Amino acid sequence: MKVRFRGVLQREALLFRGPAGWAEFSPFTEYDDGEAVPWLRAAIEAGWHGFPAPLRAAVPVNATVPAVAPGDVPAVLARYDGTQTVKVKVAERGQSVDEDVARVAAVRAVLPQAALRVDANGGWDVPTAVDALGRLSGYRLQYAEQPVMDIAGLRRVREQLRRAGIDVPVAADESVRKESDPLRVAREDAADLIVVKVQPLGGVRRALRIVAEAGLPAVVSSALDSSVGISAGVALAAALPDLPYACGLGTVSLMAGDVAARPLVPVGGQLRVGAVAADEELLERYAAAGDRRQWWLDRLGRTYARLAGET
Ligand SMILES: O=C(O)CCC(=O)C1=CC=C[C@@H](O)[C@@H]1C(=O)O
Ligand SMILES: [Mg+2]
Repeated sequence: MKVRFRGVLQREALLFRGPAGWAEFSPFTEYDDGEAVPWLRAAIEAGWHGFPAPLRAAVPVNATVPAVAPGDVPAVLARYDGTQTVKVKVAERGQSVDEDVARVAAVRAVLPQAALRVDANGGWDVPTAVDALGRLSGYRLQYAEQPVMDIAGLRRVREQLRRAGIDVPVAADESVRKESDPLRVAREDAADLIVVKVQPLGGVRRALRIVAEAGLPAVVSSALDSSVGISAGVALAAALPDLPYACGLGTVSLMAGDVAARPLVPVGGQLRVGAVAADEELLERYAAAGDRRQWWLDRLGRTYARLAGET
């Protein structure tokens, strides 16, 4: 990574080449085998079944600004070509709401017309979320992603914002991808929209079904994948009947290296739809050391055994 994101500076992934194309299996290293199962389903879909037919040839994406100091915001934004939507990370552990406000203000100063959204990754409690979003709403927010961690809390934040006349829609991310029932948030009327990610939801087809059943607008986002995994996110965005929001799929721009000769970074604020192949030379350059390679192969074997037991 060029900047710390989710607390990490290094991203590891296992790549396969299947009969239908390249596939990525990259559950975060702290996830247990059970949580990795849908990520493996997604890789099997990509490598062995391919994706549903696209409805569009390119998809709009947002720039992503990690929890950096306001002075570093222009340099992060400079990595994105033609950005009209920006997602700003807030509520980082050890930081204050003042720091969030300063970061969002810095983005607004560079891009007065852009659509701005924030992502708290569940880092606030309900009163802090309502207070912070009240202050941030002055910068015109498109929505706030996962302001608090649990579904009941999301519902309360939504109600309290409405009662206070603060016009910031609430999006659910962790409450979709980390819940055993991804539809609960929609059933409980706890969010205005949902964030969907291909790997944690078990593949493009499964994510399409979840969006259809939730009956809420959806934002497609990345799991900090390499260009191979991002191409699956693009396939989902390309196959959704409605795509009302720019996708959080511009994260290869945060990486210092990638496995594709033509990395899937946005051009003119858009990503092209289509297959991505890993490049032999880049695979060699970024190959994991022997013990990490074995760790991933062991993890793959255990996760596959879990998956086979479930089906
Ligand atoms: O949505 C984006 O703009 C980028 C992707 C992104 O923010 C994330 C990718 C991977 C893991 C998550 O913690 C994080 C998110 O919370 O959405
Ligand atoms: Mg999120």
